[in-house]
Amino acid sequence: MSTSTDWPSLASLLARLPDFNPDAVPVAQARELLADWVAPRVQARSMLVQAEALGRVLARDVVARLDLPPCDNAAMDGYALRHADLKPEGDTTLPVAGRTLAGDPPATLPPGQAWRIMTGAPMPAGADTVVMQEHVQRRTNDTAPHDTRAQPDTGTHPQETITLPAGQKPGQNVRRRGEDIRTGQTALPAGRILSPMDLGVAASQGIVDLPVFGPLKVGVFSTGNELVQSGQPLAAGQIHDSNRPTLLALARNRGFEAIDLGWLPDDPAILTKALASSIDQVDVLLTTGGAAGGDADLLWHVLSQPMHHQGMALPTEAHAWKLKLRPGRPLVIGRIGQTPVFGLPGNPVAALLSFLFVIDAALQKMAGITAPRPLPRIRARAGTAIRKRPGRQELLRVTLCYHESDDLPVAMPAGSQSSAQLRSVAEADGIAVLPEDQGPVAEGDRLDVVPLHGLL
Ligand SMILES: Nc1nc2c(c(=O)[nH]1)N[C@H]1C(S)=C(S)[C@@H](COP(=O)(O)OP(=O)(O)OC[C@H]3O[C@@H](n4cnc5c(N)ncnc54)[C@H](O)[C@@H]3O)O[C@H]1N2
Ligand code: MOO
Repeated sequence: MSTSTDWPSLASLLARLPDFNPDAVPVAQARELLADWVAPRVQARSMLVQAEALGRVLARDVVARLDLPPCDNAAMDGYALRHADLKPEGDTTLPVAGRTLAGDPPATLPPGQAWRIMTGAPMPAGADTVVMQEHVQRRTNDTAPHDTRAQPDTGTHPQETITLPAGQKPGQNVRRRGEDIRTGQTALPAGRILSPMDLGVAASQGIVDLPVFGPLKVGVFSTGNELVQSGQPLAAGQIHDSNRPTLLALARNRGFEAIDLGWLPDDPAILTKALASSIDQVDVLLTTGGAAGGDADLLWHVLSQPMHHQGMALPTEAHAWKLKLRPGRPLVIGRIGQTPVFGLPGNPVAALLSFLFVIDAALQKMAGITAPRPLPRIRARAGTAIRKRPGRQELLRVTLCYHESDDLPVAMPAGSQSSAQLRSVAEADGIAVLPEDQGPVAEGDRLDVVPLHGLL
């Protein structure tokens, strides 16, 4: 948890935007404002061996301590030679003076000769070019030329000669020292989510331990008198709480530490006490429900009042926004002390999509990620006409069909688009993003789709 006290209020950020309208916030503006507002909250607290660092955020630059490759070496199995020894026209025949395998120390090439060399083996001193074995004719002890691909190499080369045609390029098939990574260069910049490729880069530098940030602690509350934990029986008017498990799984899936803070009734005193006392355990608080301003929607009111915890006054801040987004219109943003609070809408699809499309960039920044990854997008064609009015961004659940005859996958709306119905998201392949200024979509129009598989 941060101990910083200089974190600005969201109100101070908004004060710089005279045209900001909390009742009609464009999605991109909401996402950027929230990401601007929050500060990184994680500390570099562990050195992890590579295998455990996958998916964690790199806390410091990894600076190369080795040139890669460490020496000039062959990119192909064949023969190393001096390009200057080749005739400009016609064939050149050169005796083969020796052989270097990958892992051998570098040899020295005598003038006017060639050197058998394998991929990855260090270039002999004096050689500057490698000719692939497929492009030479080999002769041993005056026997007929043989096909080098067909015959295993015995390692001894009595009076071996090679003949090769003109037209070889100087320096061909040679990997230069440091051409991949140079000593002193930033091999991996801080603030990235470590991928399998990054772990390979670190390993290639001989690095075992990587400095990573501790995971962002994301606490999740659900609110609403109607909710019952799954596993418990339902009374009339009650439903099972599906948002908390969904959001906890989403947070975990994004690499955060998901902290289940349980359920809260629509009771201001209980909400206040629970929210205030939770901030010791988390870096950021998510709640669902009570964001839209109905009679039992208390979150904004609760966050507008000063709070106390363990005898300490905690400054609070509360904003209620309506986004130009469907689903996902209402959003409460607040803070308790130094902890940001994101009050996501209660409708299950709205809660899920608000997480992904609105607050994810802010969470990534808090987690120490310097260049938040945008959601992946693919192009598709609308498989049917879609009703849409300009004025708000719509997120449409779609299935994708791939037909050989089509240049792009075809997107069809997947079942109900109601923000209360989670099952159609579970069935969807992706979320089509219909931009704010978009009008009706005609069949065959291009659509941007965020694929869900692999993301969730
Ligand atoms: N007069 C208005 N009514 C509504 C508006 C509005 O702007 N003016 N916005 C609508 C939109 S859009 C949404 S989204 C919802 C969001 O409302 P709240 O965030 O206040 O959420 P609740 O009212 O508490 O619940 C809405 C809905 O979701 C169900 N729910 C809540 N929590 C859970 C949970 N953990 N698991 C499963 N389902 C949950 C709840 O039972 C309600 O059915 O407001 C619209 N109304
Ligand atoms: O935004 Mo509400 O998000 O439609 O369901």
